[in-house]
Amino acid sequence: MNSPDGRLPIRRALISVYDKSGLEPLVRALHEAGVELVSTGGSARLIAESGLPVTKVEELTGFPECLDGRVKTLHPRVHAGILADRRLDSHVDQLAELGVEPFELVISNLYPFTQTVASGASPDECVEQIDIGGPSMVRAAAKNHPSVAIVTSPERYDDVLAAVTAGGFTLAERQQLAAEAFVHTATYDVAVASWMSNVLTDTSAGSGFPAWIGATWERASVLRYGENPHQPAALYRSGDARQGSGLAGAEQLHGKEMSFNNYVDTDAAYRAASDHAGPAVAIIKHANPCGVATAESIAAAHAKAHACDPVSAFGGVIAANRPVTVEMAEQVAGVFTEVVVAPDYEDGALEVLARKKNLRVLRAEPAQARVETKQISGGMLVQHTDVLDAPGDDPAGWTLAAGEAASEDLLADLAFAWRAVRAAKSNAILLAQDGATVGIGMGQVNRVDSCRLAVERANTLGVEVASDVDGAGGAENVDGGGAPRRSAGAVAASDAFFPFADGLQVLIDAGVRAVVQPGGSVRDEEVVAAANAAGITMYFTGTRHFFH
Ligand SMILES: NC(=O)c1ncn([C@@H]2O[C@H](COP(=O)(O)O)[C@@H](O)[C@H]2O)c1NC=O
Repeated sequence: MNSPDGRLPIRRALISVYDKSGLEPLVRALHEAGVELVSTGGSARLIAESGLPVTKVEELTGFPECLDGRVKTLHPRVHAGILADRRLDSHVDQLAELGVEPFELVISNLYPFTQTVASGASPDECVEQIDIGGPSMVRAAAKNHPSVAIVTSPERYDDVLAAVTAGGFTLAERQQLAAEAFVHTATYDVAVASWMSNVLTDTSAGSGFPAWIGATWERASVLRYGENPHQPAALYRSGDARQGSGLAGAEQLHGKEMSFNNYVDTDAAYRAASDHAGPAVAIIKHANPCGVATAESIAAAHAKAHACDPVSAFGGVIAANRPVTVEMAEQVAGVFTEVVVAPDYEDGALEVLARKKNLRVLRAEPAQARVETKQISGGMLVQHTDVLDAPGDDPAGWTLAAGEAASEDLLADLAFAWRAVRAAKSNAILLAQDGATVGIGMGQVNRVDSCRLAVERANTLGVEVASDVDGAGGAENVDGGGAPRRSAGAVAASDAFFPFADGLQVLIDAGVRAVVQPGGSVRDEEVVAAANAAGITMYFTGTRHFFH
């Protein structure tokens, strides 16, 4: 019955779809091609109303659809017609004995369970939308792909028509359709199982973490390579994410293809910029910030962020939490940059950025998952995503641990530094002035080295910010060599407590005038004493923001 490429002529189709889009032209064309149509309740009605002959499933089974549609196609006359392996004479003979006609094509898609849950429907309503007969048919047809083609998406209807004309789907095409069908039912079952174990019942035994986690991922693109050129890589998008949400759903407006490292850095950059309420820009290299700033305008924020460390900003990834203006675009265009990401681009800004042939320009909607995972060998760690909403993330919740209470301006700088420090990999020490980072020490295996690094970077890398940039502090302390000595008068934030006074002492010696840190070390007393001895202000937040 099969041609050399496995084509199997389509003579009889079973149609049972919830999503009826595109169905009418499809069934009309199938009928015109001589295909017999067998169908369930609503689908059969649509076919009949289109003036086409259709056999209702209940006529086939001799059994009425019943229990509010819970039983329609769950019948041996349907399933034998789907599951008979036509390569086996014994199956063909049995069908003949039983008087069952086989199907060469099954078209089915399932009840909208996910959409029903999302609508806030009651548990009973959600349960009613768990399709039983549909997945049974889909799985049966997919299993029996040597003899049946299974179609689960209206996007495939054109292919169906092409196949009918060509004498049926080839075996390779039926295999591909079968794989799609199992993805369709697997995705569906993950949604049902997740809802059952998280919402309908609590399998977490009070831990907040369900006994089982299911997830589905769809390949969005194959990347040129991974972290290094010898590592093949691809980007997958969360199967349940809204289209366009988050970085994986970003729209690329210009530039070269995104690389693996571009994605990693852009994710870090967008997170860092999104941590601030006012206009903010973060510049990232190797997933660490080399400048973060807030200002009255996004262009000013960019200028201040860039001034933190122009050396490292070369080849960086820039994220803005506001639409990019022409002014900011002109600034960016003057510096070699890998990626710019923002929620939008004002008129003319994109054109300015597009002058740079290779610069990747993304429009993305920030989206933070409620939980985050980290793969380890043989498993994964799951945690609630670190967000900046603890009482200790608001200066109103801080405790004055040493020195005088900060003035309004100083407190604002400390608050900025506290929000910015979690963008740097631990151990992180961040120096800031006037809403901009001036020195960042990150990723060191002890805190005292992070302090040294922050100070050294503050005093060797910076440039003066043009005086027309609003709110920028300029450089009051300039070494003979020309680099502003920006540690003097800066504030500092530490992502976790100082285990000893030594790190703090490095900051004190560099002229830092106020510090914010979680507190909670067994040697807090020593650390507080050092702050008091130096006459600097120190606040405890009681909250830590490690970032690894
Ligand atoms: N119960 C059954 O035997 C059954 N058979 C097919 N369905 C589903 O019924 C829907 C189509 O129904 P209708 O043609 O009546 O609009 C499809 O989503 C199909 O997956 C069923 N419904 C639920 O399980």
